[in-house]
Amino acid sequence: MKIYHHIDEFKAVNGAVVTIGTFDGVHQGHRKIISNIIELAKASGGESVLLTFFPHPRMILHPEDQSLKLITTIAEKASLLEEMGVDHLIITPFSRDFSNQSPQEYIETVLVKQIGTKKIVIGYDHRFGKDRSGGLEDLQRLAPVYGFDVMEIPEQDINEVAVSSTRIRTALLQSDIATANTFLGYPFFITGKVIRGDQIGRQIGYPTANIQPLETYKLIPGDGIFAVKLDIDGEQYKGMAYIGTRPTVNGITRNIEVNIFDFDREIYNQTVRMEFLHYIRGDAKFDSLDALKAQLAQDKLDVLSALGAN
Ligand SMILES: Cc1cc2nc3c(=O)[nH]c(=O)nc-3n(C[C@H](O)[C@H](O)[C@H](O)COP(=O)(O)O)c2cc1C
Ligand SMILES: Nc1ncnc2c1ncn2[C@@H]1O[C@H](COP(=O)(O)OP(=O)(O)O)[C@@H](O)[C@H]1O
Repeated sequence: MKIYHHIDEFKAVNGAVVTIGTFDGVHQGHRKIISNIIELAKASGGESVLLTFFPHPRMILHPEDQSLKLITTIAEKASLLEEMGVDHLIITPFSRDFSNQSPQEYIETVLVKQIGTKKIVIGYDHRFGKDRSGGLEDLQRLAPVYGFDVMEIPEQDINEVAVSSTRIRTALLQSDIATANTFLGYPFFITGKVIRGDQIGRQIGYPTANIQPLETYKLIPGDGIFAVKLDIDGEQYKGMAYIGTRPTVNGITRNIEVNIFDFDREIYNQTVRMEFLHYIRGDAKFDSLDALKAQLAQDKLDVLSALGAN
């Protein structure tokens, strides 16, 4: 998959089959639309093109506002789209120039000249151009003029997609990994860097790698203990993860930590990918580190049994 960080870097391709959207999470609903452009492109000997916008205007206008949280970072989204087999990913910022184009200008310059669109797969309610004044009707009107086809995704399908994005975020915030993973169609994951903690973990026999997500806008699940799988340097490990403020040790910060099974290596500053498979229990305050240690032994058994043989 080729990635372009601005629409201006893209050179029109032959038989472009295009879709446009945010696709946060690249979940089951998104996958239906995206598989459509991939299959249509294959069938017509063309190439699939996905146009997405990043950064979100709110991130540029209000960088201090940390309330916008996304299921996937832009890099995670790119890796999921690549796995699906998308040919071209255009990530373009919501600049003023871009959003000030009239619907006709946008269709002519962006879709036709810059992308070379032959077919566009688009939601019934997709809006574009200055003040969001353009829509499906403009695409349909100009399709014969510029020689492209429009395939509309009906309201019912769009509603399913919108509902599941919101439902995934809500489920994750409630530590409900099972629901989130069902909607996503793959296990939710965090890509993060291992940072130093208070070094208490190894004192109680359970070293925990503290994971710092690579982006501040990444949505972090609600508190609890989770069965996870990790990718460290291309190798797979199982582990038990903790998200919470560590009431037992009077922690202040909210940490993401993981004790990795059958592992004994210093991995500070390394980037790891951690997949969430099951929710095990809620956070708790223990009277002593010994009591916490006893619980950790039980957690390990519960995690191994939840992960089963695989
Ligand atoms: C599987 C797992 C479960 C945990 N459960 C709790 C808990 O219920 N309550 C709590 O206060 N801390 C819990 N912790 C966090 C420990 O308090 C934390 O790992 C310890 O303070 C070590 O911190 P450090 O990495 O900063 O040294 C848990 C950690 C793991 C890995
Ligand atoms: N099995 C393991 N699980 C997690 N981290 C491990 C493991 N073995 C070694 N480590 C290393 O030890 C560190 C965690 O030890 P810990 O005493 O909890 O320190 P810290 O408080 O800095 O996280 C990890 O960041 C990692 O580099």
